[in-house]
Amino acid sequence: MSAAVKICGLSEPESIRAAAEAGARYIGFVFFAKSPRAVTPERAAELAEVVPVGVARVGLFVNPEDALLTEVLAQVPLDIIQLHGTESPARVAEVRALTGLPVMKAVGVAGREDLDQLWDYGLVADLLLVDAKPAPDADLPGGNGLAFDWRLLVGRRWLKPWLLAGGLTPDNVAEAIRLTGAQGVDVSSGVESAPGVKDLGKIRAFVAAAQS
Ligand SMILES: O=C(O)c1ccccc1N[C@@H]1O[C@H](COP(=O)(O)O)[C@@H](O)[C@H]1O
Repeated sequence: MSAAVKICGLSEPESIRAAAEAGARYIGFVFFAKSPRAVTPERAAELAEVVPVGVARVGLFVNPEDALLTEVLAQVPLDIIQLHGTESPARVAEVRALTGLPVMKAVGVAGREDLDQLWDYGLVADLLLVDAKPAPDADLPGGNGLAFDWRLLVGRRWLKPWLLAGGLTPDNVAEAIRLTGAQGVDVSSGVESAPGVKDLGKIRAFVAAAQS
């Protein structure tokens, strides 16, 4: 079975259409003000209408307060909540209960010692996202185009389905899937021409390579 693809940080209808037509299974909207890919709830509500049935609308949040989740969900029909901050397993369970939606929890990996928490999060999250751990002084906790040593994941299994992220591009995604056995992949900066500017050709090439 080919890997499920998530294209994250979409802010234009054209890039949503290109991703969906190419075969992406998840479309990500970023609700984190510091990101160059951030969208307002109003804009996300417009964009959500462009997403075809069968493609999941994922809302990306970083350590969100309940009020932000409630505000966004009052306007945007999301299917999945992505938590990309330092949310604890208990907070993941709270967000699930508050929103009534499946939660995908991102975990940053730099070394073997980071992998154990994926077991803990697998007990409470619906999906896991294995991303590169950002540098301590990074402005963003993800979306940095930073990869990690994929060999760390060889032979690893967790309790929930998982996606691989971090520095993936049309050129390296097939090898990343082959090496890790990832069930899905998530990309943001690897399909851009500049931070926050999606490149339709790169989106199509990424999905094709991931599914090859
Ligand atoms: O994309 C962002 O701007 C972003 C901001 C804050 C947290 C996560 C973010 N993106 C996620 O980061 C990973 C990897 O991105 P990249 O392909 O290395 O650029 C991916 O899961 C995005 O969903």
